[in-house]
Amino acid sequence: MHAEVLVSLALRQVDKVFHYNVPSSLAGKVQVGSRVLVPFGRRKVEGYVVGFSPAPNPADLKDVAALLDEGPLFTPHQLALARWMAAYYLCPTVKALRAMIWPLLQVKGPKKVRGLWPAACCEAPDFRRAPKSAAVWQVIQARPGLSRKELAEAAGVSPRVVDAMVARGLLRSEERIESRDPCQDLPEKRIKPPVLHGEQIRAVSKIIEALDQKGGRQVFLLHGVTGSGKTEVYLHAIAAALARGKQAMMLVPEIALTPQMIDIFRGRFGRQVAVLHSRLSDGERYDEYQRLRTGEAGVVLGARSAIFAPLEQPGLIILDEEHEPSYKQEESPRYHARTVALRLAGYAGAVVVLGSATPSLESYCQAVGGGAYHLLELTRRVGELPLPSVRLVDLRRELQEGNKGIFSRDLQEAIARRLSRREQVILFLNRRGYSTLVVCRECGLVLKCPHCDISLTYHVSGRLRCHYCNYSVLAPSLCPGCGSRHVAYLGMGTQKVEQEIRRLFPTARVLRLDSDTVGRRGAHREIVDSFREGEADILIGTQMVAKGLDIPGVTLVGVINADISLYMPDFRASERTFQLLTQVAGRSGRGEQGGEVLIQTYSPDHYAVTCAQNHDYQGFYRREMALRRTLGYPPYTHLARLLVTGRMEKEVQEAADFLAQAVHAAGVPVELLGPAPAPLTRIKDRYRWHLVLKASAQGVLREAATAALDGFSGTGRYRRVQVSVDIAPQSMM
Ligand SMILES: Nc1ncnc2c1ncn2[C@@H]1O[C@H](COP(=O)(O)OP(=O)(O)OP(=O)(O)O)[C@@H](O)[C@H]1O
Ligand SMILES: [Zn+2]
Ligand SMILES: [Zn+2]
Repeated sequence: MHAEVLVSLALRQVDKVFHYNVPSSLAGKVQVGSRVLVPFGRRKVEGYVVGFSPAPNPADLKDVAALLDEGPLFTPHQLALARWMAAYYLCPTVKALRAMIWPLLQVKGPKKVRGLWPAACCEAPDFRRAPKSAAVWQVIQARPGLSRKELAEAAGVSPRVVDAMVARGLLRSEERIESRDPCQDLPEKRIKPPVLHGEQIRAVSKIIEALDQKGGRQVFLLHGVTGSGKTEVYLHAIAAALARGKQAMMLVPEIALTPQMIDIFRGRFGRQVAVLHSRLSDGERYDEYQRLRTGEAGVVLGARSAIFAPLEQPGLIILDEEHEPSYKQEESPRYHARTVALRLAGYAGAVVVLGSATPSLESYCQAVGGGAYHLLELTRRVGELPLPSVRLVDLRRELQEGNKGIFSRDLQEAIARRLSRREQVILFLNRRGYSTLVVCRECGLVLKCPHCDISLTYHVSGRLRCHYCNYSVLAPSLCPGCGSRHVAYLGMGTQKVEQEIRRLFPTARVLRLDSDTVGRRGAHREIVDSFREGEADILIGTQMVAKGLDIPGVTLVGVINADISLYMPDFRASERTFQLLTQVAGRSGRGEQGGEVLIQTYSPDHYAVTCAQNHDYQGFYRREMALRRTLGYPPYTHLARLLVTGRMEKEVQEAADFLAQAVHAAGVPVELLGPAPAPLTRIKDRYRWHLVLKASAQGVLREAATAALDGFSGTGRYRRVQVSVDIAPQSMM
């Protein structure tokens, strides 16, 4: 038998298995999942062993040059998943595979430290004359495995006392793997679960029933209004899975993976939880992977890429806020964690729970009208609390009546009332910075990023910043175009809201939560904890305040401008707006005093706004589905997007035209939109054009896209242009 190897060159042309001989020195050590070094052409490259089979012409085979790790790096489920991803998302298999195992590749090996153990003496040594040694002895009995330093510290003695005991043979020293526990600094308080309410019990028991059934995958959509206690349903389901010897995955959007969320999980499951998030160091992530691989941890809590965590026996996969766009990875491999989760559950025969107060249309339509998912509903808030009442404020009227400020009179009054009653307020604006448009009043010049076709945002630091590439420059006092002094700062961000609030309510205590204030590790936790403890009256923020916050003192949520997301050039703009408004409104009235929401908008008649006002998910669903059907958009059709980028606009346009012709030539039933410049026409000095393919079946779409890509790599004409393919795109920008 010969080893089948995928070489780690992320090129479509070499995305197939190559056979290699396993030399006798490596026989038995090279297994499926091994990372090896193999000769390829004139060099040696890394590769992954994916199977064994007899090669067609064994005489020409080369030897595997080296084995790079002790054990295998991926499981059979992961390999199957990578192969499926390659076929589905049209990416090289190794790229998918590396997305799964990269945490294992970052670190050379586990960091080892010397740990100390009590020597196996036949009787307890006599320490009556040596109180220091006695202290050390007592500590090491209780906590074997401590390092020399840790032990000395814990016993309150000099490390030399420990050395002396090692020399006398009372302690023995051995190597152990040092574990970098990312949660070390967090308190691990065990929290007792509350008694479930009726709708929660029904949901949990349905999930448990499915866990107990043998056989294939089952999918639940948990549609629960904000504050209905979905998290508690997840926690009970996970406990049930663990009790049945199964492992569980809990995915949340990165933005919701807050210290508070981690506390809840650690409070319930302790060391059984492995946490994966983007702020971990490589070493910490490696350690969490190891704890999952060895089975020490049975639950993984993480963002999008945690779907690739190495579980032997995934029995339950949960996606909270399943509608969140951040589940889609916007670089290759451009996968959607929900799609991958459904596939993985198919291999593993696992139960999937998709949860949201505002499910995606894609998921909801599978859960109603004979679809493949089971619908579970939580229709009421915990403790019979009512949903908050929502008022719309028409900003057009406000302007007519002479108010040019950020805050309508209604919103100002509502804030003042909360302050006088010592209740709390959340203000939401989905834009950070101070002003989002800097423009010359004389010549009309808009200050843009020199690398992107994006207007620069002014920050209170006095700098202009590009929110796409992070370019920054000192704000000029004169217009760089005409030298005029009349440079206007228009469009507002959270910093301006903060400044205005401080001006209008000088005694209010104000906090701001956006990516500019949470840069430092631990800052997010401090801000939210401080607000929760009542140390501030008003919390201003972007999306970060819209998700998951459960703060009973909040009785008013103000949306500064609902229209920002409504008129984006994207067919999901209404859906996104409805979701955002519903989610942020849901932060109000989670305590005894009830709550209110004020939404400021120039479009008070738009159904995305009125349905959010009326907590009317079904109404929104019907309106939006009718529209999607008419326009032929998902979930009624399938989309793929080919994005063409390069430094020369002409080349980019020509390449896009070439791709369009290749799609036509493929002769399959797809509709082609474009080629056209993408809404973001230039980012980081690269021009961007796109083509959108639409079809009634996923397979046809891939066929057309493959034909176009093959044609493109065949010509060799546009070497400086890059094409990327996005199957089921979430962003059309
Ligand atoms: N059965 C219960 N009894 C008492 N309190 C509960 C119960 N279930 C949940 N809770 C509490 O109710 C609050 C709201 O629950 P949770 O945050 O899970 O709601 P949610 O459905 O996830 O809402 P959202 O979608 O707005 O995030 C939490 O403080 C939670 O601890
Ligand atoms: Zn000017
Ligand atoms: Zn830029």
